[in-house]
Amino acid sequence: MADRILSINPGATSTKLAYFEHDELILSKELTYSYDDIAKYDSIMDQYDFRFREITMWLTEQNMTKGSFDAVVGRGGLLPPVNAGAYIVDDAMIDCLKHRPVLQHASNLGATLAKGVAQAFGTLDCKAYIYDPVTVDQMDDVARISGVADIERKSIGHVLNMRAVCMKIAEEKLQKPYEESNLIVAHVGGGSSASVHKNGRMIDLVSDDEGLFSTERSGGLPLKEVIPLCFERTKKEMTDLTRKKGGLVSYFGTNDARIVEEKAKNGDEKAKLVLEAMAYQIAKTIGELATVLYGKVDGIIMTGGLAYSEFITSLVKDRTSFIAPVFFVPGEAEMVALAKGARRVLVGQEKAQVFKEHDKKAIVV
Ligand SMILES: Nc1ncnc2c1ncn2[C@@H]1O[C@H](COP(=O)(O)OP(=O)(O)O)[C@@H](O)[C@H]1O
Ligand SMILES: CCCC(=O)OP(=O)(O)O
Repeated sequence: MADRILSINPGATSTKLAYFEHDELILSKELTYSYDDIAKYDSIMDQYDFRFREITMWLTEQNMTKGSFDAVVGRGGLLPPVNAGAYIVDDAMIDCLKHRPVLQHASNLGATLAKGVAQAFGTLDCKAYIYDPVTVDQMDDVARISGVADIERKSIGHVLNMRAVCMKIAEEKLQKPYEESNLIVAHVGGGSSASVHKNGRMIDLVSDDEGLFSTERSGGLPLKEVIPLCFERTKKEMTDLTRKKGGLVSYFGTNDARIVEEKAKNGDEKAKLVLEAMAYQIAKTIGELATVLYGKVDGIIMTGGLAYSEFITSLVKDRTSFIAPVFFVPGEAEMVALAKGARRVLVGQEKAQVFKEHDKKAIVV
């Protein structure tokens, strides 16, 4: 069975590549870009040629040629609400990501890059896929109600990693299928989101502007303070403030939690307080999501870069272990999750879906 798969994960300042044969990681690379490399492009999609060129150069250096891949899979971006699992990349999807993304985000390039690489380096049958995109929506209807009739809560978060780590912990630690497990997972890195998984469905999700803050995102903010600011600043300034200059960046001018932790260790009281607040907000969000499951929780998981931090993880555990066992999966399992998803399609365990743009109202930021 031919299953040579390339996973592509475009991030804000990097593109991660990983090449798998039969689920085994053979090669990986993180192509990193400077602020200046990226800053000259008006939109994420304008970065396509630059990123594609860099990917092509690296693949060529690795002796990859036309016919090297049986499938190429990218991190799925900000499409309107979609199902979990695999989607085949087609023109309708690319058109939507180019012209009508729900949000500007590097992951919007995943589908287009996967298609370009599949054409240049794939076999004749090689298809491009995305898997578990950022906007997978399995939310219960009750969770969609925001409190304002014109505003609907949306399922937008780190779905690829959250679903992958839930499956991993269910199988490896709880010894039961994901489809029979009740789990809460918080992803905290550059961005943050948290979700609740009931018997294999992600029935509620706290997005990166609703609850916990992260290294760069503000999380939820008091509206009484935010509304006046919106009249003093532009839409772009407000978006940057909450999405790029929020969280640790706002307090310390760095998105590197290790630097802040070092400050705290050296006696900086403000650094200690803000890190404590970060753990407090992660725990509070987990507590909130426990109510969705009426407290019947099999496991709590924290993942993302902040799950490497002893300081944060011990505080989160102290506040949440009364609910259920707490597990930490530092970093992310996205590259493997992408490849496994594409492989399931190649071996016929899963059928790739076709994206259909429907008339649900998208929030465009
Ligand atoms: N050992 C560690 N201790 C504390 N923080 C860490 C550690 N390793 C990584 N981090 C933090 O994780 C954050 C990056 O998280 P990550 O999930 O990789 O973000 P993203 O993928 O969104 O860029 C950075 O702030 C980094 O400082
Ligand atoms: C927009 C939700 C996905 C997300 O925040 O990803 P990053 O943390 O990688 O920016």
